Amino acid sequence: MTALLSAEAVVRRYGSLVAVDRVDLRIADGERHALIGPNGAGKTTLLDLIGGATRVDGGRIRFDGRDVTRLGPARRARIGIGRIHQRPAVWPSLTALENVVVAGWQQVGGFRGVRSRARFRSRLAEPAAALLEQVGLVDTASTTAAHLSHGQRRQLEIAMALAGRPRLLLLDEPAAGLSGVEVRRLAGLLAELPREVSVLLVEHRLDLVYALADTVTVLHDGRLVASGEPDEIRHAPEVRRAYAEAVR
Ligand SMILES: Nc1ncnc2c1ncn2[C@@H]1O[C@H](COP(=O)(O)OP(=O)(O)OP(=O)(O)O)[C@@H](O)[C@H]1O
Repeated sequence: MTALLSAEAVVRRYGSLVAVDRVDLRIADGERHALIGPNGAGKTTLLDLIGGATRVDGGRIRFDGRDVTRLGPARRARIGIGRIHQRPAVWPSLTALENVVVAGWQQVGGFRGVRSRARFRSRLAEPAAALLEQVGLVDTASTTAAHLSHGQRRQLEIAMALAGRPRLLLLDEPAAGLSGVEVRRLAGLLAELPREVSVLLVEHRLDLVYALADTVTVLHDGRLVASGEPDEIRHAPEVRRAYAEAVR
């Protein structure tokens, strides 16, 4: 099967440190793929390389049959790579609905796409309201993002990413800083995402990872140490070793 995304032998160095060391990663259409590993393993760096926030020092990245290695993050977002950050990136002074409208703006062709009020409603405002409903924020549509809780901002950021109609959603520690109830809400929301959207999830909460992922890839010191189905990974000795070494 052809992969939606393939990273081939990608490398990223910071001085003498090799943060990502010849890592291969393939994500199929509709797949939920999790990236785990101890602190400093290179997970966020690999996500940045795939999203285009950071350039590779070696290797190649293909998305949907196209070489995107040299494209910047905005171009990659336009062709379908969406991103959720460790700290929710929302406009604090805009309402939840306005945040999603702005996030969907480019996908409908900007000014040309929404010249009349009716078109603004049908192409931007109504889909944005539907996305807020999908992420469980319908009651806070007119609340400014600054007044949302951290968990609600996380939900909002997911709605904003979906407004860009991604084929691949990169999620960087979405459960970080959430309460138990919020983590359960997030897990439900991610489980309900349509399969037209593939997911690459970086997450320390292994319960969330094992509940969602079809495939788990483990990084340690920038290198890929294992990749497979959750059950294989859970019991793989090299994975236990990587975590044990990291806490020493
Ligand atoms: N901009 C940077 N400049 C220098 N070193 C960096 C930079 N970004 C990351 N690193 C280093 O690269 C390595 C990998 O970092 P990265 O953030 O990708 O790890 P991680 O697996 O996401 O860790 P965590 O789970 O703690 O978020 C670390 O040693 C980190 O200090």
